[in-house]
Amino acid sequence: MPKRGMLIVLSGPSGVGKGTVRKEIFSREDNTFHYSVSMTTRKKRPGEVDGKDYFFVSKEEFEKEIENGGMLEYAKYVDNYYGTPLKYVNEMLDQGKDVFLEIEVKGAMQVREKVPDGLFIFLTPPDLMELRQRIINRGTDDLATIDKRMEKAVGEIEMMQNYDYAVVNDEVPKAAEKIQTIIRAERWRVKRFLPDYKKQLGLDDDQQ
Ligand SMILES: Nc1nc2c(ncn2[C@@H]2O[C@H](COP(=O)(O)OP(=O)(O)O)[C@@H](O)[C@H]2O)c(=O)[nH]1
Ligand SMILES: Nc1ncnc2c1ncn2[C@@H]1O[C@H](COP(=O)(O)OP(=O)(O)O)[C@@H](O)[C@H]1O
Repeated sequence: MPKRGMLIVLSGPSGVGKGTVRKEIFSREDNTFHYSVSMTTRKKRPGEVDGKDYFFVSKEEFEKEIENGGMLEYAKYVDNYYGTPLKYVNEMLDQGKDVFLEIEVKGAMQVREKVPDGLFIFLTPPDLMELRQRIINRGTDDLATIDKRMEKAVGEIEMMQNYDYAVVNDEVPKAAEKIQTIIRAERWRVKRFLPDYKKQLGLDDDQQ
């Protein structure tokens, strides 16, 4: 059986640039990660593709998935559900592939409970005014929603301490580079040290 893949979780406040940085990482030729497409009840934005950006479903369909135990994690965010379908993540990890999640902080903490050996990276804005400006520039929210997102952002940024790493999204290529470096370093660390620990603990590969 192949070694289980690594689960990488990129999180942070809405509007910080998670989607932008993730797309930058995935556009690079050397990308080997598998993106887990989330499920949501929010409306499709112009240009978004069902099954690529999100699986767009109704509230009833989403709640049925939750009931059936089909979600690795989920959260209600500004009146909509967002969640990670469990099946794809498990299948990829079992095949030894590295899976990349881009999710908000409540969901990330649920994943932390379930997959403690995942790699948790927090993307943070240079400052709050810049975050507000980015949400305004994106042009997808009215002023009331922007205020709701900003209120939430303060609490979300406090969650930074629960992550393995924090990366400032000042410039997109730089932030993408830092995240790739962290993942490479973590991979190397696990590859380099895990066999030693296993030997010391008298475990063979299959027992871990
Ligand atoms: N918990 C959780 N959050 C998600 C998931 N997919 C997306 N999100 C987050 O939900 C929030 C709102 O997403 P969205 O409406 O697409 O806005 P955007 O990501 O800010 O463009 C963002 O912080 C997303 O990262 C998911 O599967 N689970
Ligand atoms: N480093 C950056 N500098 C300036 N603008 C950025 C940067 N990263 C992202 N943005 C812009 O900020 C807005 C929010 O980015 P997005 O990726 O949708 O955030 P998130 O997925 O975290 O909600 C978008 O308009 C995006 O183009």
